[in-house]
Amino acid sequence: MGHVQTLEPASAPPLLRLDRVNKRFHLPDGTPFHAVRDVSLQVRAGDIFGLVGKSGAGKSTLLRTINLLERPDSGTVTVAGQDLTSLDKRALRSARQSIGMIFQQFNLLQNATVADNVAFPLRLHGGRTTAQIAARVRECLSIVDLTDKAGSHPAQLSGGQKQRVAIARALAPEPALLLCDEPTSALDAETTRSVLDTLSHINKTLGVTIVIVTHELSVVRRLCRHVAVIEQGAVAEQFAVAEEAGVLRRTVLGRELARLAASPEEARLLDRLEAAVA
Ligand SMILES: Nc1ncnc2c1ncn2[C@@H]1O[C@H](COP(=O)(O)OP(=O)(O)OP(=O)(O)O)[C@@H](O)[C@H]1O
Repeated sequence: MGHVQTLEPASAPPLLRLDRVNKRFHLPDGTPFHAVRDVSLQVRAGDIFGLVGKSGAGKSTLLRTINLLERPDSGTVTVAGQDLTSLDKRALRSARQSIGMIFQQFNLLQNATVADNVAFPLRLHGGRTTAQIAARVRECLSIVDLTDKAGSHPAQLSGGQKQRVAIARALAPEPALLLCDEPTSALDAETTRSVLDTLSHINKTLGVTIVIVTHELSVVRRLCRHVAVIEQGAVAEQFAVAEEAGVLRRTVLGRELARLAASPEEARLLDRLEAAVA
């Protein structure tokens, strides 16, 4: 058995399921633009699932349909067995607590402390006492290793620290699913590694399922277990990547070396992914 597998049907129901999702925009001149085309995907609980593709392929739009930041024109989005597209506003607000999101530009509140940034979603949704909120904030800052920065403001932090605050904020309501939109694109290589290690840590220790949009092959190599290639708004191909010895990790040794060592199917996967993000 090689390291590249086709996606086998899941035995348990998937945590996330997209069925024939479509999204069109209207360009300024009124022309319709089909940004997400008939996308069906399943992501299992505990997975780290990458959406890769070229700029403008529709990755971010697709990611944003998952929490209905972009409401699909048609199709369904099911998270933990609940069809989000069928919910009214109030029920959707509540369902969204189980879906966290982080962004390329962090989107922190500049005038609030790190602790207040992390507390923000908890205060917004209500239902917790001040003491419970403070305890959860401490817990989340400890998970991302920023306990000592609780009283700092975002401007006093490095890019990697800002993204880890954003991760703590996304984790605060205890989501089952974390959506990541190019979370390391604004970071240098070393900081990227620390943010990816944090994401890997919360996946392993808390079981949080991750869907991550990226155009960086290094992110796929380091983090993802499944990958979908998005082209012109549609899923062109999906891959499963085997564990530690997987083909993507092996390419860290260098592309040519990996290609020589690779089986034909591994080489094909490398070609596809490199072409997809180039
Ligand atoms: N609100 C909008 N109105 C009109 N067109 C939009 C809107 N949002 C996105 N688009 C278009 O949809 C297409 C897909 O955009 P999207 O941001 O999803 O792509 P992407 O693959 O994430 O690209 P990138 O990596 O550059 O962010 C682009 O052509 C974009 O211009």
